[in-house]
Amino acid sequence: MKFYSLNNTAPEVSFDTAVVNGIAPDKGLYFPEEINPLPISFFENIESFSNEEIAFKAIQQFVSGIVPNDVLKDILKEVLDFDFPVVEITPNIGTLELFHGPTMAFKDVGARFMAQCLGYFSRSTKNEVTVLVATSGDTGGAVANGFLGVEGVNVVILYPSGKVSDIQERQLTTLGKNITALEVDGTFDDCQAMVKNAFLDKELLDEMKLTSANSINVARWLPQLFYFLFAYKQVKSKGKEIVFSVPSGNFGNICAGLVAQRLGMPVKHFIASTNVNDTVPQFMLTKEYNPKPSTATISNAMDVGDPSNFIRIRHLFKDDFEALKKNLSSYSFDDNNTKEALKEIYNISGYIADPHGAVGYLGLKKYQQQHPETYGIFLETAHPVKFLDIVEETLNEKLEIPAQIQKVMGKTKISIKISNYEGLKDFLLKS
Ligand SMILES: Cc1ncc(COP(=O)(O)O)c(C=O)c1O
Ligand SMILES: N[C@@H](CCOP(=O)(O)O)C(=O)O
Repeated sequence: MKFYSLNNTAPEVSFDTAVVNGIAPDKGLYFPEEINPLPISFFENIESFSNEEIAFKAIQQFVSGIVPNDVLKDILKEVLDFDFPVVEITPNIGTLELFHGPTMAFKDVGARFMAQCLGYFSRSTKNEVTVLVATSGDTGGAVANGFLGVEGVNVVILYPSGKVSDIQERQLTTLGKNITALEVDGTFDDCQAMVKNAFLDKELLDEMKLTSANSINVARWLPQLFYFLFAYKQVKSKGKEIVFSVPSGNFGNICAGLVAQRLGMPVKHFIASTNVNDTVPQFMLTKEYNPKPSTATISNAMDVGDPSNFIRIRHLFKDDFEALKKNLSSYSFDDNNTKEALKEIYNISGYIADPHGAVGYLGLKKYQQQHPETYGIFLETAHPVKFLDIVEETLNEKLEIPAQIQKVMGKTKISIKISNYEGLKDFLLKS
């Protein structure tokens, strides 16, 4: 399959080139030329397939001609070696836990898939590549873990100083080897803008091959569609119309969910739940897209003022606002709402959510006030322990620290401080 640039002025490319480029030379995001629906029988019989089989059927068309089927199967086996359970909260609400991977956030699948693909491509080219990644908290840790020790790949992570949780910071600053963390005096949006600028900087591009491991990269973005299929498999037998509420920041995850819907998965509606960084909820009210500087919140991984993937969502609906509205609602909640939701979820079910999942729960409840007949799933995108202070203080409960997190607790942070794009460029040219 070919991928084209959403800015429409760059050549179409194959999957491997789209992955190695990260974004197109005209700064557009890559998009698949087709999304071919899977057979109806696949969805009717989805319970009979393993997660690896589901993922293979879903992603094969996008990588065909580039990643042979046997290699793809091996990659998926490695990537999907943990569970994705839907846990019941109330009779018409479940939560899809996406935090059972090595860094305990939903980024692990995409990061590992992309790392494996790059590893496979570099076996034949032997070229070194520098992976740039901007993180508001979780992508950095997942990419660091997924790419650690991958030959021929150097990873440079940009994160906003003082705006990620202690555990998130340890996950992305303590691994060493081929991973470097740059601590940016700014917001996540500043980090993301620097990464995008680097792709246009001829001086840099003459010196090195750069790619991105954010969800702008198709190999990071597309595998996220698996989650929605895994959830569908588990709740289909309830016989109700299904809605997903997705805690959203850069909007890659929800966009992948919408691709799963295009593949034919029966879903009534998607809810993009955000914190006070409400660029998309405002767009859904006003039809005006006005990005703004991000505000720090307790659901920090969603502190994004200019979500990269919203353009892909608009493109999926051919920029038809009414068609988009039929499939997507978007609501914003503040930190007080989020803390109240953490308590409410705990009181009704004993379940300890994280602040991002709590925002997802709020969006779902708001939607279900008008649609009580639906079965709603909110995504638990990270383990609550990653936001230890907030969750323990809000619920007055002590959390157990899982083994994955204990591993980084005693390690020393190593980061390089930078304050602007020149700092990034200097670092890249000298390293
Ligand atoms: C825990 C958590 N929840 C939600 C999000 C938002 O996901 P997306 O950027 O795909 O909208 C992120 C970061 O991306 C995250 O780390
Ligand atoms: N919330 C993310 C922000 C970047 O999102 P991505 O999916 O585009 O990598 C984070 O945790 O870093």
